[in-house]
Amino acid sequence: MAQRIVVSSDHAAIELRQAVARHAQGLGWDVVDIGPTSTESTHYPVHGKAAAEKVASGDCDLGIILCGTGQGIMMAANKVPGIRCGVCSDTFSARMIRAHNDANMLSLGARVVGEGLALDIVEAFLTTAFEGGRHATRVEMIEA
Ligand SMILES: O=C(CO)[C@H](O)[C@H](O)COP(=O)(O)O
Repeated sequence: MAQRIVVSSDHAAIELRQAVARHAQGLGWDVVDIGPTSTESTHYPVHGKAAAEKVASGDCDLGIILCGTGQGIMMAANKVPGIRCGVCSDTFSARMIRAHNDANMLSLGARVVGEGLALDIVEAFLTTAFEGGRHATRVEMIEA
């Protein structure tokens, strides 16, 4: 069965979110896009929390969230227990937040990265596994 990913954003990242959703689908993921669909101004904490709850509940395996910088929506998502979300503007960090931090959410800034780089970041995030070992001890410390 394909793994499920939730995507969400605020108004600043609607188009990039849709491109991210298509890219994840192309990589074989079931994508749950919880919007919003309108470019009307909205509040990123609402969308970060909603996506994070889908991951924390186990309904989705991973999540990708976006706002203008990726920072505010990441802060909101990380308030939900069990969520480890990092903002990435490069592919190395996207690989490392999976390999070393077992991040279950990625945040992107639509006003920071262009679509080509954003999709490479998404691919790095979705195709890298957690390495465990010494990193598992540290992730357990975060959770504690
Ligand atoms: O990046 C963000 C939060 O970190 C938001 O997308 C940004 O603050 C929205 O700004 P505006 O209301 O001016 O479009």
